[in-house]
Amino acid sequence: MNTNAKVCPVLTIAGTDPSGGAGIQADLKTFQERYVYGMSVVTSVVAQNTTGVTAVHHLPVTFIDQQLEAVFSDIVPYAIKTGMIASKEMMASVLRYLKRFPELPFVLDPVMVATSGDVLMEEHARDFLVNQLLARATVVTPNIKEAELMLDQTIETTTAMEKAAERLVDVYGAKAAVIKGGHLGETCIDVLYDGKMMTHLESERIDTEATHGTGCTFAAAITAELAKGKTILEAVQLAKLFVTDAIRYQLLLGKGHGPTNHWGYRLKSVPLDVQEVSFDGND
Ligand SMILES: Nc1ncnc2c1ncn2[C@@H]1O[C@H](COP(=O)(O)OP(=O)(O)O)[C@@H](O)[C@H]1O
Ligand SMILES: Cc1ncc(COP(=O)(O)O)c(N)n1
Repeated sequence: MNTNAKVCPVLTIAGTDPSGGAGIQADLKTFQERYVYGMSVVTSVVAQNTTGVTAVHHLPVTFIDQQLEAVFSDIVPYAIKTGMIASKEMMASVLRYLKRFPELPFVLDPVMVATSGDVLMEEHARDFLVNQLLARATVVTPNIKEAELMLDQTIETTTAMEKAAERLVDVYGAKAAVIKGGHLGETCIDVLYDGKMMTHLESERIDTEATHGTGCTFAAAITAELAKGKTILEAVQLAKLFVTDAIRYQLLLGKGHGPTNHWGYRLKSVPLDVQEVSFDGND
């Protein structure tokens, strides 16, 4: 038996969620499910759960730098994802590493507001993200609200999503942009633009309140697939299937917006009665 399997190391740089549904915790669970080796640099420690955020502790930029150095001096990741980065100073520190490794695929999830409505990024950081980080992004993954804030425009239709994706690529320099339609329309259509081609990724809208961490899970799955060498289109398609199953096989945990189920896709092959038994314990 070969015990020396080659594995892709992948890094997330983000905030935490002690209740396990979003942020670093969602990213690491996703990496594990996508068979890559997960590493994490924490930017902010967040006291939050499915009902919302109660406190945030931002780590000093020098300490974020030290964590980045600890990772990069030992295990250089094959792809990087960023989630919650609250301030301009933190972003500048991350950008220094992204510039040192210009070939690494970089998935920029521009986390600004949690599903609960809590603000996770200082306003002055938004300009830095748009004018500095975007140009280095392999894929940027805003939801509609985040795209509206980044581009200072309203987005109410799929056509407007397409125009916004084009601006993020053609004007601000991202290699590709996916605008997530989780909060718009009867079906969930995400719009991907890679500078040449516009692709719609459509899934049924699952009737659920359990959407805490959907964005983190989606972006982490894209990162894992890019690390394995998939094209942007393939990575986004696989991530869309993965997150749809994570939402479909919800876990019924918590008093607010419940978490997604990172092993949901595995339950597809499990008979429904067995799935119901495994869900019973959560009531
Ligand atoms: N109720 C839902 N049913 C099916 N897919 C959903 C649902 N809500 C969100 N999604 C999908 O989950 C992914 C994350 O989208 P979204 O929830 O908009 O991100 P965010 O967490 O950043 O707000 C997208 O692929 C979106 O289409
Ligand atoms: C640390 C952290 N990062 C990101 C999110 C957004 O998650 P979502 O919008 O998918 O609920 C969050 N709630 N916490």
